[in-house]
Amino acid sequence: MSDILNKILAVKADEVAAAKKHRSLASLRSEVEGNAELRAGLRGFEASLRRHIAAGAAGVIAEVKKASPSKGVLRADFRPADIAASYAAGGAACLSVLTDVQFFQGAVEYLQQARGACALPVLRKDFLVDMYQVYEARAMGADCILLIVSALDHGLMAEMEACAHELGMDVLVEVHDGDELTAALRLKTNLMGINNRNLRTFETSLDTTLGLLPRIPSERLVVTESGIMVTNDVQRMRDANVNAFLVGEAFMRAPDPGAELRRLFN
Ligand SMILES: O=P(O)(O)OC[C@@H](O)[C@@H](O)c1c[nH]c2ccccc12
Repeated sequence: MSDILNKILAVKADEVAAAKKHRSLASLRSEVEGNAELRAGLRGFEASLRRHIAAGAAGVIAEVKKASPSKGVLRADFRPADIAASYAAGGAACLSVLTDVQFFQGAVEYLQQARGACALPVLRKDFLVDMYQVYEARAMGADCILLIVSALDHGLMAEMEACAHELGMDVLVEVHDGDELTAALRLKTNLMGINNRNLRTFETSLDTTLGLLPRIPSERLVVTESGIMVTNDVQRMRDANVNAFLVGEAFMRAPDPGAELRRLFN
């Protein structure tokens, strides 16, 4: 019970309870559902990934992440708008922005600053445990949400997916092992994230992606997540026909994140 994921999930439950006191679900929901401008501004997350891949490029989801619980601060000089503009210039298909404050030093404002600085679709990267956070994601401008199978029971996960889709967002479902993949394949989304990092132990191995790959039908789009550090990692994945990537640390540690993206994915 003392692993990091469980700690994070306990904090998330408290955060959601506090947010609901500040603003009711009904109020948040009516703001999101009644806002035609917000709806019209959706950027199409999966579509952008598929466009890049169809053109022969990698579909790179470039992450804006100041720190992580396993590595500490990754980037001291952290300016989300500049990072986002650099990623766009470097050929990213999409952005992922951490909004978790306590463990990743993220913020809702960072997502808004990053999204405002470019035309790329944006994933709200956080630990979603309640329907409330799906509406929150849309209210802050997210084009896609992350659903982590190990954090959710199936009924709630399916409801959150349906809600996101109704609001026009895409859903990236994240798995780390075979049982989680079985659950993820029962969802409708095409975006199948395989996290190479175990969120309980932080052990990271690209073999996680290669091991689960044969079980994923071809209409689903596999996103390999975490631990992509060098060109050989990219090559290993592309040789296995994995063309979508979620990368944070390698870019965050580089002086110019977008230039590093271009270098890594040439
Ligand atoms: O920094 P990396 O090793 O390139 O990893 C990026 C991303 O995959 C990682 O931040 C991540 C994957 N799934 C998550 C869930 C929550 C928080 C973070 C993550």
